[in-house]
Amino acid sequence: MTSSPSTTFGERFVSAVGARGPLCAGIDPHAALLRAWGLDDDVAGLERFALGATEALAPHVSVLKPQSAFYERFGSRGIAVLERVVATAREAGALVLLDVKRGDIGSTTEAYAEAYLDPASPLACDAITASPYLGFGSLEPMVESARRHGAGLFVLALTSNPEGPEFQHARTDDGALVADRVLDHLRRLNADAEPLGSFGAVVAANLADASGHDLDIGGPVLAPGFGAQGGTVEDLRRVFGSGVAAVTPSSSRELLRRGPDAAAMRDEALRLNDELAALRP
Ligand SMILES: O=c1ccn([C@@H]2O[C@H](COP(=O)(O)O)[C@@H](O)[C@H]2O)c(=O)[nH]1
Repeated sequence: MTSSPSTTFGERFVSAVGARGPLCAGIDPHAALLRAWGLDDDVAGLERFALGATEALAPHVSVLKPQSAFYERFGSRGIAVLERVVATAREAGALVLLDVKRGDIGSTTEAYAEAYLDPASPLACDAITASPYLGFGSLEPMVESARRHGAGLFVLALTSNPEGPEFQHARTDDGALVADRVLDHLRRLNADAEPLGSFGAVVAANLADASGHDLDIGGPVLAPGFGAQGGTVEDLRRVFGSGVAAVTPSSSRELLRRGPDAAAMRDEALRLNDELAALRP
């Protein structure tokens, strides 16, 4: 028999953002950034980069978001570095949201849930990103696992890339936009959760037009597209309005290019959190 978790992801998210501010620091070891830091694009370079950035940023941000792809490209040794990033960030008090965008038929989704949300797994995180492309219901094993383990799930709704609207603005059989249907499912999952549910949406900070979307899902919102992709603090105000209190805007390249100077990365994260504080009621 498993015991219930002592806190939900939604509760931990609210308290972490309250203590440290809303910024989510992305740890994306791009080959070009490794070179800019004077490192080789190999596993040793990956390790220096990813752990250097994590040690500099994790003690100061509420959420740290490693992008799995940049670790996976080095095979099992890259995943070993990712495991260390996750452990280091959690020890420093940051919530770890692994950007891994998983989603498959239910029976396989169950294995993904075990891999990333079960605390017994070497890669267990506080939350992951998930893709609803196989139908929102196919994510049920992740939803169930998140509930059981006090973890979180962030489902792609309105993404920051220009190709997103082709599918996300398509209509379902009842005439709703696909993205709005995803938001409706999340709202249902978060119903009655206080102060915030654990089922989040991914909604771009640089969304061209937010009108017509109900972005209040009663859960957290990850807002990529802030920084290197052009999204600004003003865009966050425009897109999320008074709902911005539930939003964690994420920045990867814009922060990481300040490295390898740890103080420069830390100071930029603190400066952004100060700027973001002005948005909150
Ligand atoms: O809609 C989305 C969903 C996820 N991402 C991810 O966020 C970061 C963005 O990196 P920047 O360097 O801050 O642009 C990256 O890991 C993406 O995979 C996104 O950009 N948009």
